[in-house]
Amino acid sequence: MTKPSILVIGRTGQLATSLKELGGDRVVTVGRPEADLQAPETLAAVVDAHKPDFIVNAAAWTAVDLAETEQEAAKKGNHTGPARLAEEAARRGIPFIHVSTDYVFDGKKGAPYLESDPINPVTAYGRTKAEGEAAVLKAQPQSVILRTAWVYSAHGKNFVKTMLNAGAKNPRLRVVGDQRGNPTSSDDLAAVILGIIDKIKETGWQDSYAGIFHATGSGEATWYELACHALKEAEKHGQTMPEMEAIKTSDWPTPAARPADSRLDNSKLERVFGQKMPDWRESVTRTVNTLMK
Ligand SMILES: NC(=O)C1=CN([C@@H]2O[C@H](COP(=O)(O)OP(=O)(O)OC[C@H]3O[C@@H](n4cnc5c(N)ncnc54)[C@H](O)[C@@H]3O)[C@@H](O)[C@H]2O)C=CC1
Repeated sequence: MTKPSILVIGRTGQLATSLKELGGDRVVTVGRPEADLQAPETLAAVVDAHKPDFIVNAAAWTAVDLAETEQEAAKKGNHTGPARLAEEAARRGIPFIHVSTDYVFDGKKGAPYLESDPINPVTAYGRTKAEGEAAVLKAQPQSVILRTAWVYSAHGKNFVKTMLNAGAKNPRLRVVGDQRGNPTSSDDLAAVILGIIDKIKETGWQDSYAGIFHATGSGEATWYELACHALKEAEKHGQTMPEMEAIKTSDWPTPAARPADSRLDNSKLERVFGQKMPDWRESVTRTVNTLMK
C-alpha cells in the first residue's frame, strides 16, 4: 500500500468521511484524541507521524447555536486550533486546505457573495470561523480556504437526514422558507478538495491559489425547498410525503440568528482551479437514494 499523502484532521464528520471515501489510500483521517483542536499541542506529533504532502482541516466546532454560550471552546475549534495546525503546516512547507462558512456574512447583500465582499458575522460561530480564516492565512500563506454552506451527506447529522426522519414520522412538517442559501453535498466538496490537491501537484504552488474561495452546491434554495425536494425523492422509495408548510424565521426562533440570504458566488473557484460543483438537486437525489437503499 502506498503511504497516504493527504492528512485530514477530523475523522467522523461529514466532510472527513467523504474525503476518506473518495480519496481512499491517498487519505489518512485523524481525529480526537490523537489530533484535538482544543488541545493544539497534539497537532505537531500527528503531522510528524504522517509526513503528508497536504493537510486538510475537516474538523471544526460546528454546533452553531451552542457556540453562543460555549464561545471559548468554539474559538479553539474554529480559530486558535486551526491556526496552530496552519502554523505546523507552514513550518514543514506543507500546503494547507481549510474550510469556512457562509455564516461569515450577515446575509443582507441581496445577491450571491463574492470573496471580496466585506464580512460581518452575526453569530459567535460565524465570528470564530471568520477569525479562523484570517489567522490561518497569516500562519500559512500557502492556504486554500473554502467557504461552504448547508452541508449534508448520507452520514453524520444534517438537515436532509433530519427532514427524512421527521417526514417518516409526521403527517405535516413546518420548515423555514425565508432563508436562502446553497445546499452542498460533502461528497461534492470532498471531490473539489481532491481536485484542488491534484491541481497543486500538477502545477506546483501558485500565488493565485492562496486565499479564500467560495465552494457550494450550484443553484440556490430555501430550507423549505431543500426539504420538499429531499422528501419528494424519498416518496419515490415508498415514503409517504408529508403535508409541507413554509414558515418564517420568526416562527422558528434559534439561539443564533441565521443570515437570511447567504448565497455564495463560486466563479473564482472555477476560474482559478477549474472546479465546478454539481447542482444541489442532483446531489440531494443521490444522497436520498443512498439513504433509502
Ligand atoms: N455542516 C454545515 O452545514 C457547514 C459546515 N461548514 C464547515 O465545513 C467543515 C466541515 O463540516 P462538517 O463535516 O459538516 O462538520 P461535522 O460536524 O460533521 O464534523 C466536524 C468534525 O470535527 C470534529 N471535531 C470537533 N471538534 C474537534 C476537535 N477539538 N479536535 C478534532 N476534531 C474535532 C468532529 O469530531 C467531527 O469529526 C467545517 O469547517 C464547518 O465549519 C461550513 C458551512 C456549513
